[in-house]
Amino acid sequence: MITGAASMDGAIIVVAASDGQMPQTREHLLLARQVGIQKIVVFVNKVDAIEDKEMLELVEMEMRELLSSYGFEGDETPIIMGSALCALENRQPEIGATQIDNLMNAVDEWIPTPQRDLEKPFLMSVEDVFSIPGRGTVVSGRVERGLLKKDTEIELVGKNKVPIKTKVTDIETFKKSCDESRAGDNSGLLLRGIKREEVTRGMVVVKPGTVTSHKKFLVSMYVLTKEEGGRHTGFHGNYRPQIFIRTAGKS
Ligand SMILES: Nc1nc2c(ncn2[C@@H]2O[C@H](COP(=O)(O)OP(=O)(O)OP(=O)(O)O)[C@@H](O)[C@H]2O)c(=O)[nH]1
Repeated sequence: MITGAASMDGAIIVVAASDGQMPQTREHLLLARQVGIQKIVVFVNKVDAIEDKEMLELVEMEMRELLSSYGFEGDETPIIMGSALCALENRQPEIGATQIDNLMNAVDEWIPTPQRDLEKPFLMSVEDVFSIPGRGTVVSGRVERGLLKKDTEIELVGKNKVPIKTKVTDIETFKKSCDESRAGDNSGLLLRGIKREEVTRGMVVVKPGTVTSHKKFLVSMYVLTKEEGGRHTGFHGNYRPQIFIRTAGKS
């Protein structure tokens, strides 16, 4: 869940009506807090498998308490009860399709539309790299900040010491070719004269001269406890942690 988390505006947390909260529910709430998510919507799934209404009330009550204990607005948070399976199989719409619609309405109402940072220099962390026959290499990802126009020079930073310079010759957002890509968009950028192998997930596409790569940096670390789904044992010498930075993952 951490991948790309730098650009998460809200979250839906799913718990099964049959199980209620699990250790990973706590872990995810903690992680959500850590990456700065303010608002969460809860979906209680598998309601079709529950006979006892009191069970649902219990799950709801426990979720509200848990949300509050992690600093979310437990009492106000929308909790939607439904069944993904019924929605998928087109039956019992009152707990199926209707509840999925209600879930999305709750997301629209409860999670505020974020202010996008359009003034800052463009930055998009590469999630995927494709090779499109006859066209070239496309990188896709979510734009973290700024605005990029078609036919603009950019740099790819992160793999080598020296950034790769190129030009974005086409922009596609939501399957449509556009003249620009802006903060919050999920875009594909066609890069001129770049081979697929030159780009890897985790690199960033930036306005030239605004970002440099570094080998050393200072971090503050929060280690999850065993109860939060973290390590059961201590750290030993030569421990090689896996680190995620935006879309980059390194061990
Ligand atoms: N009865 C019922 N079963 C469901 C519903 N939604 C999912 N399931 C079943 O639950 C099982 C797990 O579903 P997945 O989609 O793998 O859920 P998941 O969250 O990826 O599972 P984990 O990652 O293993 O926790 C599957 O057998 C689904 O058919 C539901 O609404 N009702």
